Amino acid sequence: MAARLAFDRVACLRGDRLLFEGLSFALEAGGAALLTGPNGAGKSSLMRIAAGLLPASAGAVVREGGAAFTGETAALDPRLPLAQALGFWAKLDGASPTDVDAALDRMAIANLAQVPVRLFSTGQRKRAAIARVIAGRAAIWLLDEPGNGLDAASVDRLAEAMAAHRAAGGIVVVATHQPLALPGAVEIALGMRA
Ligand SMILES: Nc1ncnc2c1ncn2[C@@H]1O[C@H](COP(=O)(O)OP(=O)(O)OP(=O)(O)O)[C@@H](O)[C@H]1O
Repeated sequence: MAARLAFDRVACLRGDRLLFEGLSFALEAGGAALLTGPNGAGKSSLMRIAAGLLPASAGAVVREGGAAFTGETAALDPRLPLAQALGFWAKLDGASPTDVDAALDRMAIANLAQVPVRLFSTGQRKRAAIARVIAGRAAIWLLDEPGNGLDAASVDRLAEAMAAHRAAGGIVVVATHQPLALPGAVEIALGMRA
């Protein structure tokens, strides 16, 4: 899997607030970054820039390989059974039904395949959003608070999925307030600016 994500002196201005500036890092295949900082420091904004969803206010971003971003609004159709909701994205992402099945197994939600997403608990919804990223086969995973609402077994599954993705040459960027196993990750600590 060819993957690279590099920020070169990137700045992020939202409204009239400068969230960060001069931010540089480079992740190669198998690399990971752990993004920390208080609420509002700009973690989600940084991931949006990394995904190409928000332009950097200054600096340059190099992204090689597709990116998958899970934010708070993981857009799985709530009316559809999980397998169908994931299948919709799989088609767009160029993934196969086998990829979807493997992702359901990875997050241990294969038993929910025929259950409409609107009936899911918070943690099940989160696991489904992670399964969507896994199934999509993007090289760069941008995970915003992926551990939120997950039970201990699901946190372990997430850690295994991230490790397997990196072992296959993928890149993982995680924003989190909770400890998550991400060995050898670059730490990017964003602070609050006046
Ligand atoms: N569209 C927007 N226009 C202007 N300001 C915005 C916009 N979206 C977010 N912001 C502001 O940018 C700041 C950073 O938000 P962001 O979501 O990146 O923070 P975060 O570090 O991910 O926070 P949290 O830990 O709460 O998830 C916040 O002050 C937020 O209000």
